[in-house]
Amino acid sequence: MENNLSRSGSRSSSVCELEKDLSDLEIMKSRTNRRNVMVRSQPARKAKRIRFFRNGDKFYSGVIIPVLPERYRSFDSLTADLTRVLVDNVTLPSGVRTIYSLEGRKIGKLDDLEDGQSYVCSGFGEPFKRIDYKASAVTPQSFRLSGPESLTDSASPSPARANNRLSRYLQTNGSNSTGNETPRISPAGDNVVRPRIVTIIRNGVKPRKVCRLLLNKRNSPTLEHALAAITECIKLDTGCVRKVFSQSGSPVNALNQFFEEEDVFFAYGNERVNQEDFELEFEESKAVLQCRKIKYNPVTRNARSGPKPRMPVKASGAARKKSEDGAAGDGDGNGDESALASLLPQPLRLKYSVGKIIGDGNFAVVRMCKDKSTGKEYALKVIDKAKCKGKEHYVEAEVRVMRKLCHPRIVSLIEDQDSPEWLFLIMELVGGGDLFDSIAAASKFPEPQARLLIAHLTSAIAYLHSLSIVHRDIKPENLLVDIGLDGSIRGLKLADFGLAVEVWRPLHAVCGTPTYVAPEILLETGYGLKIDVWAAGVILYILLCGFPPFSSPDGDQEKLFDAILSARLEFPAPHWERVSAGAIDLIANMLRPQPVLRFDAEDVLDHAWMSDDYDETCDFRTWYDDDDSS
Ligand SMILES: Nc1ncnc2c1ncn2[C@@H]1O[C@H](COP(=O)(O)OP(=O)(O)OP(=O)(O)O)[C@@H](O)[C@H]1O
Repeated sequence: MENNLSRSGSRSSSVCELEKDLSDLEIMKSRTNRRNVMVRSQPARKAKRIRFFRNGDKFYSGVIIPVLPERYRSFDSLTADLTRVLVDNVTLPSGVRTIYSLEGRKIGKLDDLEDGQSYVCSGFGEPFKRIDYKASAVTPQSFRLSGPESLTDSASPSPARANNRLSRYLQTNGSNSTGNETPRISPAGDNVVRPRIVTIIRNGVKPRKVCRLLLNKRNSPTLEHALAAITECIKLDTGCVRKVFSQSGSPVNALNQFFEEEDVFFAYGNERVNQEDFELEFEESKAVLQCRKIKYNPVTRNARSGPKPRMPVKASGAARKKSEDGAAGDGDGNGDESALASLLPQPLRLKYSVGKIIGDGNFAVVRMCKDKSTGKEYALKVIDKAKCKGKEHYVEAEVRVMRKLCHPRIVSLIEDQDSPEWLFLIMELVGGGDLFDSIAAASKFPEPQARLLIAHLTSAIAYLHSLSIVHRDIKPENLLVDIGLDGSIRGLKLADFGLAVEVWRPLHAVCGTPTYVAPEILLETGYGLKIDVWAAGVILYILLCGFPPFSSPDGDQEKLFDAILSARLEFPAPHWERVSAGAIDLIANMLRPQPVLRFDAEDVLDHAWMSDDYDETCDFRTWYDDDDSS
């Protein structure tokens, strides 16, 4: 047994050989010690890389999907996944019902699929159509922009074409090229640069990071600048971006190549370029498609018919109603402070005088209070323990989390005390009400104002996430605003940590507020920190147009959840006509359905639109002109 172990560890065996060694080992172990077998981890199995075509579609170059038993436990789960990816690209109304080999043999189980082979997906009741599917896989991409298929083609590159170009590159540069040779710098011709969003795939382990980047005259006056912008966008582990290839395999050595037909690029540091790099994995294809969908779908002027969606209704102050017969608050927001003061634990009663109600939620009433010795005002949150029955752990977590936090964009906890019935939190007072009311008053915000608010919110989220804390209830009602003397919003602070927890492993509790809930929470597949970025993306969308990205016309929650899960992000005219491409790009990256591809808080802060000198007036018009022509 030891021999087996050292053998497989010391030689450079293929994955198959290693698997065999390990399965031999497993059998031997299972004979001697069942418990050991239970705890031994499974050997990593290699994915079968399979290309799937659409039955009878000679223009669709197919999609490559890595098929792993861990990913697909049944044949049906594979067809369901294929349906999801294919319906975006080809006409397939009934979804994938049957899979055939290229010769027309029906495939009935996952084991029948062979690594490196191609198969054909057909819909309900469709007979197999015998055409030269592989010819479509090597069709040059020049027909790309002619219709919906264009999405497909760019998501699944033409490997043959890429390989030819790449071979030429490798012959010229040597296959062991370190890539240190920086591409020739060509100055921008006067008309070369126009605002354009490109998709950048960062070289690395698949599935690779897929980013979108807005190139314009500001960040890309020369090829050198464009490479610097790409470096900044993708954060290459190995330093600067030194080589960029288009999806068809052409090395990018002139600035104009970023502004021509192709808009998907692969970025490298000093690493070697391999032909397989130009094949996209399933997740990567989906991400690229998502980028394109966002680019092409949303910004048509008449994208959505019907009435403008409305903002959700603010959660009613349940606590306020309770206050009519309790001491925590009262119906008109004033009075009965003395009744509450008598409930305060003595140390608080001696130190603070209690004032009027300034807010309420489902579990608490919040009042003004004043430090008697300094005259400084604070917010006193009175949590009704009776309302938290069965959820005491949330209340404990709220206090525990708040005690840890110290950030200028997070409401700070000054002190806390509890009694058998109530929990009292003395907090920093933020005097301008909450963002929900500001949105209701303003309807929507100019971009610089939205940028400031999102910068404050995201820096609070980035701080929380650096401590592995997820807030889980980011929404306008929980963002308290600072109002200047002229009535303008000067900034915001994140409040209400009632659902916040530390994340050490994927969370599964379904919680939050429907309009802001991320798809992975609804899918119940486990979620983490990125749900806060999703919620912030929803808020940014609302700030810029006055209504949420996902809603249900009749207020039906199931339909709202369906809309969130469908991930169809739209930026309908006329509401989005005058919003910059950069803002749209940022929202699209914050609202990516796949958490792994979604921006994290730091990515948001690093986005070009977030910079103070971002000029939103320079790019929105061209963006629309682009889209109209496509
Ligand atoms: N520090 C503060 N300064 C000023 N106003 C505050 C402060 N904290 C809370 N508020 C106001 O009180 C309201 C309710 O507070 P909070 O959201 O913390 O209560 P909750 O019962 O925990 O809410 P939820 O129902 O969302 O759980 C807020 O929407 C806000 O208007």
